[in-house]
Amino acid sequence: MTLPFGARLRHAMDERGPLCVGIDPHASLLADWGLSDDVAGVERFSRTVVEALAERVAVFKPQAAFFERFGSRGIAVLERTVADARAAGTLVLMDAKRGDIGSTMAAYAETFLHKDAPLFSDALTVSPYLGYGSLKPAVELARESGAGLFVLALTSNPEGAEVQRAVREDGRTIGATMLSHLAEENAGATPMGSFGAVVGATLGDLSAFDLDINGPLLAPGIGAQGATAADLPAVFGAAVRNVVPNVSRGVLRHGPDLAGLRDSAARFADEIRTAVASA
Ligand SMILES: O=C(O)c1cc(=O)[nH]c(=O)n1[C@@H]1O[C@H](COP(=O)(O)O)[C@@H](O)[C@H]1O
Repeated sequence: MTLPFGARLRHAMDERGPLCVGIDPHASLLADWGLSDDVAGVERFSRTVVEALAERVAVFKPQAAFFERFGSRGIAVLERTVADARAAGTLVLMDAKRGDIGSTMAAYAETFLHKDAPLFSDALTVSPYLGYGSLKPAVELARESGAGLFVLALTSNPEGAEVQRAVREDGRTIGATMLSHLAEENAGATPMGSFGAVVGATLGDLSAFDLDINGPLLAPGIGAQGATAADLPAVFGAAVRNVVPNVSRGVLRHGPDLAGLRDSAARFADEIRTAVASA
């Protein structure tokens, strides 16, 4: 019986530190690495990241769009990337940001969260902006498969505020409402629940929000988007111990050299460890 995602993630964070490295084969990074902007380039790029960092980081987050742009052959590379990373013992958070009416959401859930699906991943990013309840099929299948979800709550981009900070009739913001749905989902789970929130590291003081959801907080925005590991305690307060900081370009720009990628990930991991310990 597979342990629930929250328990597996906590174990990985304790063993390896919480850093999540993105696998984001941007065309510009492929060029910087001397690779072609085609499916072969994406495959070499992804294999290199997995070879350099599997067994060192807790989580990989492949960004599906960079694979999907090459159609079925790109998706085949994504399947192999997920399989290679999981075989090496690294958790895979598929960043596909799915969200749709419930009946269609069920098909997205089958795609990424059904044990037998070719793209089965340990967790999936989802968008709740068709209403949190529309995610129910994904929540149910994740529970059945021992997988997790990361729900977009307060995203790292400045445009997110117009939706996420909008105030409802009951006085709560939309972002706070998503966090409270997740707290309900994770109630009673130990060591933590499997239903995480995405909360940008770029957002400054979030003390107005209750981040105590008994689940992981994926924090993108460190590196290329300007946030640093040292910002984490001020942004997340006491919840910093549940933060899974994501770095994509900040690490990836040090490839294709394996040692370059490893040194960069180790530097971010050290900075994160120091920041969390100081909180
Ligand atoms: O869900 C995400 O991963 C995500 C949410 C968010 O609010 N902001 C955000 O940047 N991301 C993703 O996190 C990664 C950040 O990449 P870098 O800016 O290169 O570190 C990209 O794959 C984004 O799609």
